[in-house]
Amino acid sequence: MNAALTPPKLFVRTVPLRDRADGLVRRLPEGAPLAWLTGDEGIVGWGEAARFDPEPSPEGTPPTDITRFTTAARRFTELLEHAEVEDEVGLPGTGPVAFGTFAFAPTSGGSALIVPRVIVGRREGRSWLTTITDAPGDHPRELLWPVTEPRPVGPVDWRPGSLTDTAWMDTVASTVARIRSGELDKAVLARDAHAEAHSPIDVRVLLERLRTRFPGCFTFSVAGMVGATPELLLRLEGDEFTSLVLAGTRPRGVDEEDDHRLGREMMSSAKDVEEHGLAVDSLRAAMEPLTEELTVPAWPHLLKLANVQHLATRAHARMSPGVGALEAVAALHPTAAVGGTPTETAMRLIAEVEGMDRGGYAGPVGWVDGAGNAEWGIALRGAHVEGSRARLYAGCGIVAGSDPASELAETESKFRVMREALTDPET
Ligand SMILES: C=C(O[C@H]1C=CC=C(C(=O)O)[C@@H]1O)C(=O)O
Repeated sequence: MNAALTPPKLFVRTVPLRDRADGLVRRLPEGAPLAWLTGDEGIVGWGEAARFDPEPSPEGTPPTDITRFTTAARRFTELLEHAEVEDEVGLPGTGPVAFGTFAFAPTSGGSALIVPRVIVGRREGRSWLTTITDAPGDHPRELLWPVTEPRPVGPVDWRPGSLTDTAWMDTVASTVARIRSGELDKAVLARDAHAEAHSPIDVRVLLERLRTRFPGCFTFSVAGMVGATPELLLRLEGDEFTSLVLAGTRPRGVDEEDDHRLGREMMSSAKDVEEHGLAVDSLRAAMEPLTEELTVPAWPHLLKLANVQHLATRAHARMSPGVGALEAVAALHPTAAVGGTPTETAMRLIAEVEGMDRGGYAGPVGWVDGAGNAEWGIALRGAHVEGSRARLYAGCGIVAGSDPASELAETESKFRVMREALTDPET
């Protein structure tokens, strides 16, 4: 899709699958799998009928620049205008679908929008197969060839990331000082870690481990970004908009009583409620101009995951007519769950102090279909996987009351998602 001035004409056909498409990951051939899964449901895809890799914007571009989103949205619209679609199922995720990942910062590379050759999906117990070809009548009804068994990862060597633990805690401390001096209210600071296996990592094995360990999260794989994020940037079904804002984290307790205590403590902590409130405010500010009837609960609830618990707020709205999914994604990114407040000051501080390029970490990841339905998460609890290497990322919201050692411990709990996915069970 990149070089061509006229987008290719695509022939898209979706048919129901009579089998239950059990084990969507089991359908995937090895190599560059595309996936968006919640437990047993979701969509997986492979091959590339069309692909668009937005160029990074030049250095010096304001951090809130949205060119990567607008060019991708335009390319997908052009592609749809030229597509011939036969859809016998008609659910969100059927017909033409583009999987996407967008870099956190406009000047970073790694953004991609990919329309696969084959998609297998499952939703509310209904399964389907979508094939996307360059010629009419080329659609085999059964395109589900046998695939190889996913390979275990094998031994992994771990290396620290860009900053040592001490240097990262110093960065948190100086950020707290800048927040207390009034320069900004909140910044989300992240760190990285490296894993190197002895042979290429089979992403399918990571997907299977992530979706079973985190059935309530969104397990994703798009252009190397792999993870299981709990944070839903937006879901669009028709004009119905939903978002799940997360900010504020505690570990899980050693037993039920301890777990409740930690949850209650977070619910009544002024520091965590403030950190969460800023993330909710950023969602409200982004979505108010684009929606009608935006409802946001006054108080967060607790979301418990296998590794941590979060303060969570679910927002609903009706999207205003004519607003596309990628337009809304561009407006929402970066929420103060991954950027900070004020947004631009926080983005500049992040670029100045983190000492690394976030790439797709904390950027939007998800899919959009030809009817405008979409699900986009924030690429958290993940890694960029390439060949035998994985670069893991984890971050935390820093506010005036943050303590560097606790924040470091929090990044370790968040790293666990991918550390465990990359670790084979003992046999
Ligand atoms: C930035 C991350 O988490 C965000 C989402 C939920 C809770 C967060 C927190 O409590 O700091 C972060 O805002 C991450 O996982 O790397």
